[in-house]
Amino acid sequence: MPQPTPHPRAIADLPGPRGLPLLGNALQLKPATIHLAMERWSREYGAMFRARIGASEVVVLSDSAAIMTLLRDRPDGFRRPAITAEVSAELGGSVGLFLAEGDVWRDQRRMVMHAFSPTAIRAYFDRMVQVAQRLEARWLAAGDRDIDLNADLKRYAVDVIAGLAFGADVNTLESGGDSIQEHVETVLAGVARRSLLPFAYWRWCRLPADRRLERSVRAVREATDGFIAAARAAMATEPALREHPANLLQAMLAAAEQPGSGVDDDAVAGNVSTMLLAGEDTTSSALAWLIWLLWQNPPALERAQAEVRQHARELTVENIAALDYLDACALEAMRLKPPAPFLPLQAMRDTTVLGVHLPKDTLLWCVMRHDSVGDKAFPDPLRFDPERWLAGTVDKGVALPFGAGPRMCPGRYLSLMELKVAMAVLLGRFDIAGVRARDRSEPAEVMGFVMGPTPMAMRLRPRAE
Ligand code: HEM
Repeated sequence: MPQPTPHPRAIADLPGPRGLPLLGNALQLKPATIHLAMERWSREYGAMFRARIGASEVVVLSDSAAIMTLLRDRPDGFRRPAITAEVSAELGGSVGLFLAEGDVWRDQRRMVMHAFSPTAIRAYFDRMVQVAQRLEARWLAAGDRDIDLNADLKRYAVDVIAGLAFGADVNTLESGGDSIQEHVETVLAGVARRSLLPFAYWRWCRLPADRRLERSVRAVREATDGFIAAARAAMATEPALREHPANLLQAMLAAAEQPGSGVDDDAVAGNVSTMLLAGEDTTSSALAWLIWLLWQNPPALERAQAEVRQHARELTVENIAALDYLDACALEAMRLKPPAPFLPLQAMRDTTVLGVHLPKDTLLWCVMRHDSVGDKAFPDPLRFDPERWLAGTVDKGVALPFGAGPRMCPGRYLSLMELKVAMAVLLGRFDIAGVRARDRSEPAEVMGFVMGPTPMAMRLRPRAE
């Protein structure tokens, strides 16, 4: 006889931290460490609990199998929370791939995936090497002085993405001062902060931080318009670029000209800023953590150095692709220090998750670093052990640094290549003399748009060839 389906529980039945009237748990959460609080509560309250930030109730989920099911059920079952798109629209942002939903997302995704394919990234490889060589020159010029590691890695990431996606040589590595990278930084931090605040105070009163944010939004917009104008001019001079675009921006402009493409000028502008924003902090944070973890684990550092020095004396696509141990180091670093430790979602329809009924519009936070640092899937889970990725026994559904399902990060191939090229320069051309946090014994995790380390200083000794 079929068993009666158990009646699903309601959100109100879920456990969770006690909060205050009106504010909920807002005072227990600081934006910079919100991921740590969610991870701590996941350990305390289990795979699914509820919390409240101001008026918004949030269901927090840390079971990797359930998370995978939700991530795969997009764009129809779940979306990114509407609040992030609202905050961005309020700042005058156009919708790019990260914030697009439904059919608009489908049209944009097709276009972007094409431009980020392994073949397209390979075609850009020499430009990436050129940017990495500027990084090398900058580090050589530092002599035995401290290198501002976080800032230099951000410059590297911005220069790579601007070159790849827009064919623009922004060269923040060699220019000082008010660079686009600093404005991107301010916008990322500002949007992340506003998306998490319990009240939209800036609609009534703007603080200096809000004025700074608006200035940076204008600066990013101007840079975006400049990239678009340059790409249009190149395409006017060389019409063949419509058929064979040289970069993502030209591909988008060509697509926007096609009737029925679903892509218009606004979407092009939205994706230019999306790529700048999505491509900077993510890759630079992953790199910074990787360097720190290698410095903390001398045997792994030695092995990575030996691999680079043996196989990648010359920076070619083939040599970089052969750096398997470095690949494993990158995956292990992102397992322990994921740039995106949680992914917020919103239900598009009534649904049931782990036996709990979630009405349409429920906000869900997927805690990505829970099972990935549990001992069920990873023995001795807190140890930095790149070897585990080489054995081929890792369950790839548990550590998901790039998300999963149809909205999985389209920049994953680019960023892994970018990481390895920068590491090949660092480990091949220098010996590391020291890496330290600037103002504490070891770097702390700070959540902005992504989770990165507090500022770090690095000292290098050039290797005599
Ligand atoms: C180590 C580097 C990176 C990490 C860890 C990372 C991580 C992520 C994650 C977790 C997501 C959400 C996936 C999901 O919802 O399932 C995402 C989405 C996205 N990423 Fe990345 N990312 C990285 C680099 C990049 C780069 C270099 C670019 C491009 C320039 C990029 C562009 C995007 C875009 C456009 C989306 C939205 C995709 C969509 O909604 O369809 N990312 N990334």
